Amino acid sequence: MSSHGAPIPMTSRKGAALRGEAHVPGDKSISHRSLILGAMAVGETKVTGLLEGQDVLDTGRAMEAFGAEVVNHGGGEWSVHGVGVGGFSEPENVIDCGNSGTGVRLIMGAMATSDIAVTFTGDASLNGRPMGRVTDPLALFGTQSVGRTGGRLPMTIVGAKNPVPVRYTVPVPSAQVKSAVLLAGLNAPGETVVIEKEATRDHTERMLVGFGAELSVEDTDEGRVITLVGQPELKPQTIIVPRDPSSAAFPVCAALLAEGSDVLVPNIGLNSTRAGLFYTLQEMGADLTFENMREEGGEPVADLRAKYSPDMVGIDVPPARAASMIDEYPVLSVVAAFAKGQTVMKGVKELRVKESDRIDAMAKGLRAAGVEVDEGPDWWTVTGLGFGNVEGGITAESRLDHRIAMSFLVMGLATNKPMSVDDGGPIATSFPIFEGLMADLGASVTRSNT
Ligand SMILES: O=C(O)C1=C[C@@H](OP(=O)(O)O)[C@@H](O)[C@H](O)C1
Ligand SMILES: C=C(OP(=O)(O)O)C(=O)O
Repeated sequence: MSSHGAPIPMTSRKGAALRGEAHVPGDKSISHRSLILGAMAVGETKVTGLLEGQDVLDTGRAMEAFGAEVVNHGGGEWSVHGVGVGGFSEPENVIDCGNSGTGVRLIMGAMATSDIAVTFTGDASLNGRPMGRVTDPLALFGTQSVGRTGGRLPMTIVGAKNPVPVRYTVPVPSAQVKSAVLLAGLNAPGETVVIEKEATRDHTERMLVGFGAELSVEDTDEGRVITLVGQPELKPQTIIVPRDPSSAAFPVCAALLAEGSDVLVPNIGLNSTRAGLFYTLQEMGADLTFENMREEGGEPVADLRAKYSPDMVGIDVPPARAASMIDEYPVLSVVAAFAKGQTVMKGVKELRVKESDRIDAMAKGLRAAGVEVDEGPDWWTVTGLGFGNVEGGITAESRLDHRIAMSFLVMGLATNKPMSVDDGGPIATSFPIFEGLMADLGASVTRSNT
């Protein structure tokens, strides 16, 4: 089932070479944070290039329920009139975060140190995902929570009346958990310290500094130690959201796989905490180049040029790189199916608790399409068959997971027989223009009944 309405079966097939420019939408992680931090600042934050995907729209609606004013001015221009740290009012109704783990976990953190009680829910996918990873550290601030068995949504969070600052080492590599603790620390007096053993995406840290918070980061033997001074007055910002490398992954991989392709994907952020896929593809022998490398808003940015790459080989993906490409493993597994030899992906147990169990979802579809996949709790391998040798011709389950749906649709551009997914609806959570963008490049990705 689609998260919003009837399922949308979709099919892709081999056809013309992909050509042209792919202007992918704004970064999902930065878009959520723009709205949440905008709501916690005093005054008006302006956002250009916001991702208008369902996940982010749900976060915007939630911020309104807490008392912020969120206005869509059209053309990707948004503004948020914030209520200040500690200024959230209690929503009158349940907060529905739809399909979004980032949305619900960051918002739980943002409200956890205010004297309000909030009930959160989501779709069937989100309601199956673990929330204990966030409510455990929030309890240290004095926050209470009651959810379903196993720490699942729906869940009510009772914010701490007299929060105390915390020192917390994040037990799993998760930017969502790190961010929830930092956002909770905003309304606790004194210093909140978060330690991560493996670096994860650092947008919250960068943006908190941009909004005027006192935050420092130190690399130590313990890991990355982030120290935040609580109860700042956050100052409204003007934010230009860079284009999302996780969305860029789909047209990039499509171009590598579809014969004769040459696609430019402009203005993609290459922050080292996000760019792991592109380096991995280069190591596999992809004809992928970074053009016009520059700095924008303190971040490295480049135009990615991807060309058909029929001679890619399987590699061992360094586990240390996992956090910087965690959302890209599904589409990497598709590329691996066409490479020669085995691709080994280790240290990736987080893939099992995303919108779906992504190892299981990809393994089932790839095997049905004729590709050998082996797996364990935190690793999987794909044995590539080489170009022209991947059969396809199946309908894969999307499992309410946008990245699974898009990965199988990219795969169908190079399999011998078309590939279908039972529901392309979830694609709208992160990449609402996917279908049109792929069509503009010349790819045959269509709704199955059209
Ligand atoms: O903080 C974020 O914006 C995100 C963090 C990652 O999740 P985890 O923190 O669960 O690894 C990632 O998968 C998600 O798409 C976005
Ligand atoms: C894991 C993802 O998102 P979230 O955790 O926000 O649902 C994703 O976009 O791939």
